[in-house]
Amino acid sequence: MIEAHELTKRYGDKTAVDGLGFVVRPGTVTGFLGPNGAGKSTTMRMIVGLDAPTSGSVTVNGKRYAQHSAPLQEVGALLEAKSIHPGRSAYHHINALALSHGIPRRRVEEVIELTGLQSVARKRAGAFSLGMGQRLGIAAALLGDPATVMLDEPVNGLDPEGVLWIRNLLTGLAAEGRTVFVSSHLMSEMALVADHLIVVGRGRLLADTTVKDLVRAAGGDTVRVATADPARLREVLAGPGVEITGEAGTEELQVVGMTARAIGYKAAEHGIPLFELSDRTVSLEQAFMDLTRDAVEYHGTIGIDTTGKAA
Ligand SMILES: Nc1ncnc2c1ncn2[C@@H]1O[C@H](COP(=O)(O)OP(=O)(O)OP(=O)(O)O)[C@@H](O)[C@H]1O
Repeated sequence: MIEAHELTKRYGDKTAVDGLGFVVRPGTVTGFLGPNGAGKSTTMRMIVGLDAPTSGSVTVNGKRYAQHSAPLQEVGALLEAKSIHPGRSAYHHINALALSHGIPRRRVEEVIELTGLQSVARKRAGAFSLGMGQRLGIAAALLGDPATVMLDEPVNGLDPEGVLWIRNLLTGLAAEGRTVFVSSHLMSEMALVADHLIVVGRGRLLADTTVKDLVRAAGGDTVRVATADPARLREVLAGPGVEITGEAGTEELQVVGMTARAIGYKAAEHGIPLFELSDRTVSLEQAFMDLTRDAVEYHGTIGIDTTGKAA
């Protein structure tokens, strides 16, 4: 479990993290999302004590990282900046970490196998591809068999097989009851792997929600329906929890609170012909862009609207 309370980090007059409060719970994968420069890496560095908060606090399993007597066994982290000696082999690197943290040698073999590095374990880490480097970082993170696993952009540089491997690894770690906190810019990947999301923008909390609720809030459960008699259709669909909108003079209505199937049945029951009946699907990417539009620090020169088209 990770708990942040009023967590703030300033670098000079730049506030990278601004009063963040959230809880990352065990047994699920929690995605950490935000535009570039939103403060994700800074937050993750503070979680593992690589940066000190200017104010506020963050704890892992109830204690600050530095207060744990065996921190590697509490939280395993893969952060962006890697500090692997390029001349060392993967095996040597993991083994040195294990030796300095009192972790048995058999665990070294285990994590090398778990991360699929057996065939390259004796090669120089400096010659590793980006994907192999990521696997090595993950092997180091899992070495202490930690209850909390935190990975910053783990799919970065991985090929499709590697992406699938990470997906299964993360869901597997969560199924074992671990706390899994993972940042990524790949929304489609997050939609597949994360149950819960913490979204930040300009260092502040924008959302602490489930993937489902975020998509729903962006209009993901709206059904579009077209008919020659929208006024009558409105009447027959009206009911508790049903919200119907539509511009005057058009044949189209947007319905929230009823499935397309239920609308179809209701219209048929009342003999109202429909021309169109479709779920409006909103991707996590669109929902994310809606949510963070005002918090994006670095805009490109071509605007992107939420349908993904250049504006
Ligand atoms: N050591 C530092 N000194 C000064 N400013 C910093 C430092 N580290 C981060 N920042 C600034 O703090 C802000 C948050 O940066 P951070 O790297 O935490 O964001 P991020 O969400 O991880 O971004 P990205 O998605 O691009 O990795 C940025 O504006 C960044 O320039």
